[in-house]
Amino acid sequence: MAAYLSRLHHISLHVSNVEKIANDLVSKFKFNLFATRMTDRSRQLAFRKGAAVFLVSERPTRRSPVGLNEQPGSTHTYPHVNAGKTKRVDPLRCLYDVSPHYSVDTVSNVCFEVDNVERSFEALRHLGCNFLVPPTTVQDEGGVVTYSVVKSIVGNVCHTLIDRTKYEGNFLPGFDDVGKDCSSEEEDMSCPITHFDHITYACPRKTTQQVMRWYERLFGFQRFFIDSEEDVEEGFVINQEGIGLRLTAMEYWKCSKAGIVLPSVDKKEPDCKFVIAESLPEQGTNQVDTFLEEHRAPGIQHIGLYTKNIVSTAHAMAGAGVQFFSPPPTYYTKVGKQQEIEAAGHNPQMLAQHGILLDTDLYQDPLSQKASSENRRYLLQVFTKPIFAEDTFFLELIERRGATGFGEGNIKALWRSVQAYMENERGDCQGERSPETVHIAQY
Ligand SMILES: O=C(O)C(=O)Cc1ccc(O)cc1
Ligand SMILES: [Fe+2]
Repeated sequence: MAAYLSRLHHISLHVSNVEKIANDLVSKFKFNLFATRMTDRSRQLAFRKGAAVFLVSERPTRRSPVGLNEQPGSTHTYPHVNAGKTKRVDPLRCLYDVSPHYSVDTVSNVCFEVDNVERSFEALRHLGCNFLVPPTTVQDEGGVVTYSVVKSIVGNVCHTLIDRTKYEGNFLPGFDDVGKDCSSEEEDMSCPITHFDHITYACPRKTTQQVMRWYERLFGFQRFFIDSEEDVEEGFVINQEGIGLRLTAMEYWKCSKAGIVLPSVDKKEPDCKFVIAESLPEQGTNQVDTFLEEHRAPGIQHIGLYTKNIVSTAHAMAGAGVQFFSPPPTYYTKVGKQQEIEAAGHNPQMLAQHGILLDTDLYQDPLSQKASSENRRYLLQVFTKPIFAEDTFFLELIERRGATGFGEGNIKALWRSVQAYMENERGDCQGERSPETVHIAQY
């Protein structure tokens, strides 16, 4: 039996320069720092915007001492941590995660809440899962939390499974609250990000099926068809001039919080979707392969932040220094695009200013035959430029007006806008990069 997930709790970033990312998250992306854990061996900071929570942990570098997670035989005592009958962990290094010795900045843990960590652990172990941290209890004055860390089959991605139903604190035991959550009303109005919409993995060719089966078998994920014509085995394939991409998506459902929900309102609600991106052969250098090279393993390529107003969010972020990818200017002047944007109630110039893309999904209501405006659904998206030093991880803003999937037009335009940037960057850098800085694929 699969271990069903209650909901996404947070996503972990492991970075060498915590100050830089902390600054960017607060001043550019308008997240609020709300909890910290500072020890002499580790710094972990939690940021929130709506229900979207990032936990930023300092990544051990060559100069810093080796993490004990990777050193069997060493144990540490910590008054609040009880690894109990199970194995050693190093609570001093990185709580609620493993502290990877990773050579580049990375987003490598998607933490889910579950009902019962022990039960999930047993079920997953039975299915052959590899655990990096066995069920471990942590407590402070706010209560008790149990967690465990499982390794996924996607590169360095791990999943922390956590039960915080017996915890009343702001974040997690071991973390100190930082002031109060202090986003101003004005900021929430101009930047209404509410949650994580989707997580996109970059994977090597021909691995999608394996990844999908893993998530289906272990966590009960289900296939989400991106396109009505999509082939079950092949996924959604775009193979044309300049684009060679295979996308496959999965979803799971949030469970209601235990104990407070009546059966009548206990309706299934999808949580964050997972998208798997593979490049197709013979399309030359592309963003998926570049991620695999520079990240040195498959992993999380981007995260979609859901916003209720993409225009004001992009505007506020751009004003604070966020750089977005833009499609070619002809995108907004193509025959029909202007009308399409206006029909959606937007101004083409405003979208063009920050490179926001719009897709229309002509949804055919089974009860109605006419393609009237009532059954037009829209999807608006924009990608930021990579946020680490390498061309790896980036963020996306996404606003859904009825559309639940990913539009073909947007996917093509997003792909092309990233391609154009990479080709330019590559052109600009020709001859500048010394041979030592050329990354070699090691996956
Ligand atoms: O459309 C989206 O938001 C996706 O997540 C699809 C996607 C995935 C990977 C790319 O390099 C470009 C587009
Ligand atoms: Fe996306």
